[in-house]
Parts: sequence; structure tokens; C-alpha cells
Amino acid sequence: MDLELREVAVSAAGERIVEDVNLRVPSGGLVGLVGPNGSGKSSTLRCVYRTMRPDRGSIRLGGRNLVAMSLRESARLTAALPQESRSEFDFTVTEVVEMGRTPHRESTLKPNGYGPIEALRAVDCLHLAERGIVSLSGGEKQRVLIARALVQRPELLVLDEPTNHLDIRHQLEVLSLVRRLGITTLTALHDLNLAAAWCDHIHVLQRGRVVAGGPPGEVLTPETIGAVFGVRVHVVEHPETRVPQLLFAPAETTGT
Ligand SMILES: Nc1ncnc2c1ncn2[C@@H]1O[C@H](COP(=O)(O)OP(=O)(O)OP(=O)(O)O)[C@@H](O)[C@H]1O
Repeated sequence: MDLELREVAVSAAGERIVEDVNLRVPSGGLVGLVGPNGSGKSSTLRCVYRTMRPDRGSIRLGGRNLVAMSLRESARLTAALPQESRSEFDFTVTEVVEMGRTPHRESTLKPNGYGPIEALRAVDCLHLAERGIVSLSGGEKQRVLIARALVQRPELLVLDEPTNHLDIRHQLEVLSLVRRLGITTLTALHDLNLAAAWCDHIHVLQRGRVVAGGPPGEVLTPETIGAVFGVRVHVVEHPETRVPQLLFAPAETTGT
């Protein structure tokens, strides 16, 4: 199912924090939101997974108004990985992953897809199945929460910094897995090189507005990244994958 945001605006504490966001994730596509701290990435994602309500604009999944659905119905269609999710109770890893089934009655589960064991194996966490969730490292916990999202068998994945806390191998494995799943995915990413390597399209947010959007090679230019992040950038081609990769220097450095 495709996801489409049109003219989305969001406020918090009386201030407009997201303004006129337009973006589309085609069915099965992977689209990234990048931007400096506080630029509105998480707030935009929260509107999609419905912990914030937009002031105006529309959010449609497969042509249907997501904001008008019951929370149960949108939870069946959408799996979210929020930026910070604290565990108050020491459930086992298996119990946490099984919670991904909660929005579904058995009859609504699609026949194919990940069960808890397959999902834990896919994120390299099967060995943690009986551990308590609060005993895990940040990266292990992040991978378990991705397994929970897989068990939900969603039509849409909304990921807020999914590579947070992950070592480099697991960063690459998680994004590679998300790519392989072929589920429509909207993700916030801080690492511009990961965004360049894995996303079909990238939208750059600055002070709540999308200031650039398109394929990584068109968006991740020295001009755009320099203006938005205040750094100097060289763009090089990855010798193996041919995707653009960025080399950074602080804005004030004159270089050699
Ligand atoms: N509930 C809230 N009350 C007040 N201000 C808020 C609230 N939620 C978000 N904001 C503000 O809105 C702005 C956008 O926040 P948001 O978390 O969406 O940014 P972000 O791009 O995800 O940032 P980061 O990269 O640091 O995670 C920030 O200035 C933030 O302080």
C-alpha cells in the first residue's frame, strides 16, 4: 500500500513544528526523512503512527484516511518503531515480540510472514529469546523491537532512527532486512550515508518544512546539505555500490 502525506501541519505547546509536509512512499518503497535535530522528523512520523494528531492535511494509506481509522485498525496496518521506548516491566524477549500480534485477531493474520522465532532469527536475536527485555543492551533491544514489528506483518513500517544503538554490522543488516521485506517504509535517519545507500527517496526537513526531496543523488548535494546542516560536504561515489556517499568537514575548516 502506498502512503501519502499532503499539506501536513503539526503543533505542540502552541507552536507550529511541522508545516506543509508533502511526501509519498510508493507501495513497497523505502523513503527516508533526514534533517537536523528538532527539524520535525519524529513529529511527522508520530502523526503517521498516531501518537500526534496533525492540525491539518491528510495522511492516506492505500488511499484510505489513516487519521480517521480506529486506532485498532491503523495498528493492524502500521508497525512503528519509536525513537525511545522504555520497558517498565521485565517481559521476556519472546513475550515482547509476541506483543506484535496484539492488534490482530487470529483470523486477520496473513498466512505468510514472520512468527516470533523467524523474526528473532532475522534480527540475529534468537539466542536472547528467554532473556528479560530490561537486561538487553541498547542495540539488542532495538533489534528485538524490530522483530516485534515484523511479527505484526504490517502494510506500513514507520521507523524512527532504526539504526540507533546498533553497531555497523547490525546497522547494515537491519536496513538490508527492511529493504528485503518489501514493506512500504517511512524512516527517519540521522546517518546521511545510510540514507543514501538504502532509501529510494529522501526528504530533507529544516525547521518543520521539507526543503528538498527526491532520489539520494539529487538531494544529497554539497549545496543542500551545507545549507541545512552547516557543514561542508564532498560527494563521492561508493566504488562498489555506486551510491553517493558524503565526506564531511566542519563549515569553518578551510581544508587543504
Ligand atoms: N510535545 C512537545 N511539546 C513541545 N515541543 C515539542 C513537542 N514535541 C516536539 N516538540 C518540538 O518540536 C520540534 C521538532 O521535534 P522533533 O522531535 O519532531 O524533531 P526531530 O527532527 O525528530 O529531532 P531529533 O533529530 O533531535 O530527533 C523540536 O523543537 C521539539 O522540541
